[in-house]
Amino acid sequence: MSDTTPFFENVQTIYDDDHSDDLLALFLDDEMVYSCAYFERDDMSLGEAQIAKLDLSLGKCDLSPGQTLLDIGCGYGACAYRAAAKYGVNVIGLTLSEKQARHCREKMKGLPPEAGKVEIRLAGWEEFDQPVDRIVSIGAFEHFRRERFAQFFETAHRLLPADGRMMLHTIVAFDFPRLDSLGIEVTHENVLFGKFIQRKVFPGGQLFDPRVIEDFATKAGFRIERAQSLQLHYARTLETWAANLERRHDEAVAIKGEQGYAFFMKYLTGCAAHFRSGHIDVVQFTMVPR
Ligand SMILES: C[S@@+](CC[C@H](N)C(=O)[O-])C[C@H]1O[C@@H](n2cnc3c(N)ncnc32)[C@H](O)[C@@H]1O
Repeated sequence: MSDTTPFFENVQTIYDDDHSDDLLALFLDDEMVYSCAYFERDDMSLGEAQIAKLDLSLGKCDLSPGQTLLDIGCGYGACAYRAAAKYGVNVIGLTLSEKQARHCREKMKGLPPEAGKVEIRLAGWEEFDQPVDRIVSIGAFEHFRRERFAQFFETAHRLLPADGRMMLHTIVAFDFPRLDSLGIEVTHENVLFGKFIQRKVFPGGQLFDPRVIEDFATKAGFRIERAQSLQLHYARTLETWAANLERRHDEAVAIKGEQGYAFFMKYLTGCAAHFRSGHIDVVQFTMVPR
């Protein structure tokens, strides 16, 4: 095995366990978008806010019909579908989850004939090497790991043309000096909760200060055109997910047991609180080759 084999096992633990997608379906929107929504208007439903997030993200990619868009970490396919159906681009979606890949391929059968083509690959960015016009990646970078950041940004830079662009959406955690300057205290509970998320909820996941991400991207030849924080949008997304799950308590218990339900509620409500308190943030970086 090469040392850049994608971390299939970590990701499949999250998405390919028995009934993991059944549980996610209880609290996510109908399109199963598993990342921060964008409540562009206050009265938006979760589903509307997820579509608004997809349009916010795809809008930053400056797409033209016929272009090829690489969606790194395509999840259950909502972004790839929308990009092909609304923006007329051809999409290659990458996921490390077998269930997600199957779900996506089924979903794409519903694309209208005039839409762009969508190809879903059970593969990581580490294995991908063909030119594309644009890259979008939403909520996947958290899985990539720091030892591969240089290679990730170099790969993205190499795949894109000189006038290409990448929209990278990821959760970030501020470093201690930054938290200090923001007047945000770090308690023992905050640290324990971070460990719980990293070890139990998203094994192998890592969060970094935005400056770390910008440094790696810049060194690989990108210019950061814009960095947009969606911090309170993620707090509201997580609170909505928690409320949805609470409403479907009995079904959740039937799937994962009372302990499994409590585990998910701890994760969702705890993360919401950490976005509200400012300990963590979620940022959309729009990057262009220099
Ligand atoms: C939290 S989900 C987000 C999915 C989707 N973008 C969304 O917003 O709903 C993370 C996704 O990243 C993918 N992923 C993680 N590591 C990856 C890698 N090295 N290459 C490609 N995809 C990866 C997972 O398979 C999963 O589809």
